[in-house]
Amino acid sequence: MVVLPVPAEVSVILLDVEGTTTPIAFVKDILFPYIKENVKEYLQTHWEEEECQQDVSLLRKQAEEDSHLDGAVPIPASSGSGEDDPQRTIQAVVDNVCWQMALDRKTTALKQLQGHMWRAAFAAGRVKAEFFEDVVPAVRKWREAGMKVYIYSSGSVEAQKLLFGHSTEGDILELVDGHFDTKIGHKVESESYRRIASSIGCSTNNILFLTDVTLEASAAEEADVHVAVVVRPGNAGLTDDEKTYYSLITSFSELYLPSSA
Ligand SMILES: CSCCC(=O)C(=O)COP(=O)(O)O
Ligand SMILES: [Mg+2]
Repeated sequence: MVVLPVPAEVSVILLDVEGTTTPIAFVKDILFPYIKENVKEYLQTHWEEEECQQDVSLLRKQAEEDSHLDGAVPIPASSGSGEDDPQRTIQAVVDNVCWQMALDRKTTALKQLQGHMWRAAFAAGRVKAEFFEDVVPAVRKWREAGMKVYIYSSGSVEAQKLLFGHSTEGDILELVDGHFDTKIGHKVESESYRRIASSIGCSTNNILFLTDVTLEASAAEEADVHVAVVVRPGNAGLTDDEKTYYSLITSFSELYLPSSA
């Protein structure tokens, strides 16, 4: 078996979700279709609620920022007179969400709405999150060895908690010391990793980040974070250069903690 020693200075393991702890297929074939199939009905049912209106405001702000992009879908501003036709705005929000999802955008606005929509599905037991079988045993072992374990995903913190709280392995939220999402910054920007270290109260070189996306690994590395690229069934392929450059693991069990020997 391949073994990747964890540097002695590492005390925090930071985990990506999609493609790292959880199959991409679960996100693409179960979570995302749920949004596309239910977004219109969800907006119609919850339109008058404060949370839904906040989600729409954030999406509208994002749509304004995106207006220069090819194919961008605008969301009309509310006149504030209460005479707007909600069905027209709802359809614009639906079209905007579908456009963003077709591009797999990771905007905070999209991720916030998705998290709120998944809440009902997880709570009703209609969806259970899948984790690769090596994830839970490895995380338990790391924690026993004194490591802290944090999550950093483009999925909102609320969505992350739904996944870890309602998994096929049961409620595994207690295995996580904390969560970060795009509110701390985007995963392809090095500054996000500096902010995460500062929020945890450690140095960036105390962190080992596991992800399937080399652009994220590169940004983390630029901030002096240790990285390993996770190769899982269904993940995007890596170039030969990437395979040579990065430390690769196919299972969390391949990480070797000298302190736990
Ligand atoms: C954790 S919520 C569902 C996944 C999701 O919406 C997403 O964008 C996953 O991105 P990641 O950064 O975990 O690869
Ligand atoms: Mg990922």
